[in-house]
Amino acid sequence: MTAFETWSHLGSVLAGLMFAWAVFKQYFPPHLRMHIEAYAHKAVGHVYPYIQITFPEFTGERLERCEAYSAIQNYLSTSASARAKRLKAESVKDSQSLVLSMDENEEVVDEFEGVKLWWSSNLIVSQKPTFSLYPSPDDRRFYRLTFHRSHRDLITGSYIKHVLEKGKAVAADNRQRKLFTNNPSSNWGHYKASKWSHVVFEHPATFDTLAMEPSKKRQIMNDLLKFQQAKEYYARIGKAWKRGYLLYGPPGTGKSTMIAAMANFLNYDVYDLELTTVKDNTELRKLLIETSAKSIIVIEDIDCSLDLTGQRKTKKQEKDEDEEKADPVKRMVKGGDESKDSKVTLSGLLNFIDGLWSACGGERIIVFTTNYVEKLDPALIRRGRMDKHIEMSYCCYESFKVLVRNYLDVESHPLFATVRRLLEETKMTPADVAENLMPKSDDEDEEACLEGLIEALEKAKEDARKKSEEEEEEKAAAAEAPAASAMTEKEEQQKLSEVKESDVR
Ligand SMILES: Nc1ncnc2c1ncn2[C@@H]1O[C@H](COP(=O)(O)OP(=O)(O)OP(=O)(O)O)[C@@H](O)[C@H]1O
Ligand SMILES: [Mg+2]
Repeated sequence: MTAFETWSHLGSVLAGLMFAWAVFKQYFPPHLRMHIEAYAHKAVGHVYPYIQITFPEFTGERLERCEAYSAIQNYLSTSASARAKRLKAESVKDSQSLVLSMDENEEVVDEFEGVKLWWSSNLIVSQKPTFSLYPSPDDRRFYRLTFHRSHRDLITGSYIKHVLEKGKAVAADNRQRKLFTNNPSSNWGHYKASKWSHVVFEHPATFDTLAMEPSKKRQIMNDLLKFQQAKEYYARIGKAWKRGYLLYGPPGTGKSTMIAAMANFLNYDVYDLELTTVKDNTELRKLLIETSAKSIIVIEDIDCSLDLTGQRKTKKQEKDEDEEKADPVKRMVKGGDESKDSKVTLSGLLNFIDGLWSACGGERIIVFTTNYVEKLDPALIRRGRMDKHIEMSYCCYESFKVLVRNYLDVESHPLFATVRRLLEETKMTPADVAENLMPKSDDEDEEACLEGLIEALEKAKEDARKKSEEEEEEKAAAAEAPAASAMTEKEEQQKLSEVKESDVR
């Protein structure tokens, strides 16, 4: 038996004695009770060289679940539970898989900087009679940490901090991610209504299944990783821990798919912000402040969501609008209450991106998507605000290879050379390539799918050729048109002068 085990037994005996004391102390007069308790504490302190800290599951008057207990449970679910013989599987709220923790009255040893310590999981069963088959809500669970008193500073200083941090990290890894969408503000006032509603985020897209040029993909992944690990860096340079991405490209090139892949890669929640239901800048601010850290805030089709293309308002414009707001006549002249101030403005969005985030915690990524990058105001997309501009483009051969692996599980095929040539000659979005690669019936094999794609590519090439021919013809016709109208003008002038001459005669 080790020294700790001997002491542990002694500890159990002491615990028994204390329990007996708790039951019988009422039979002692109060002053005698105080003396006995003080003396017993001193005696135990002298003899027993170990310190114990308990972490109850519920604390406070309202018996809220203690954060430290959950963190310890998660911490022990990784390292210590591997050594425990009896485990308990629980489904914890917001957790995507079962949490395995050590069962009640189980004990495990942990080690920190060469120091040994002991964790035990305890349950005090309620003495109240219960008629239910379920455990009584009065049962009390707690973890107890025991260590030698010579390590007091190390354990209370660094070890507990380490356990809580690691436990929280495990919870973050294991948490069920969510996709949030904003509720219209007309619903915000309702009882228990929140600004965002959510569903579980289970999009299957990953960077593995995302079709794009491999070097570009690696660059984006490195950028994301660097951002995720740069907490200290951002703190040092005094910048809010956020990063903006602008994804642009034609429809069906994988912008939304990329956002899902980013969220899966970083293990972040996604806030899909629908700007058209946000009335004004104040509402926008309230919504954004309620987003949590470790999240991607997405504004899709930024060019269509609102009129965000205008320049920032000048002071005079702002003053005019304020006056208009105050004066009902001016407002009517301007076109009723449908005036601009009931909308989110570009400057409202920019101000938030620039400033407020610094105050409400970090680790947020904001992604804007658009089909028409050229329509956006340069102020919105300048570097520093949107840190990275990513062009999602038509399908290249490398992208095709990812898609064909995803859809048909094929790495190479003689028809690949034809597909390669056609992809270089014509433009087709990854969405269209994917659609053509999908087997239409059970008896359609990989060769038939590839042939189908080749046919579609040839048709797209032919269509593009016809279209460009038509455009050329239109251009030529437009160039001829002014010449023709110029002729008629000349003729008219001539006629006019002939008429004038005849008048003179
Ligand atoms: N790069 C890609 N990699 C893998 N799949 C893709 C890619 N691009 C498109 N797809 C497929 O096409 C479908 C549509 O793509 P997605 O919605 O991501 O396009 P988008 O660029 O967001 O289009 P839009 O501009 O219309 O929003 C996706 O469900 C996905 O299956
Ligand atoms: Mg999209």
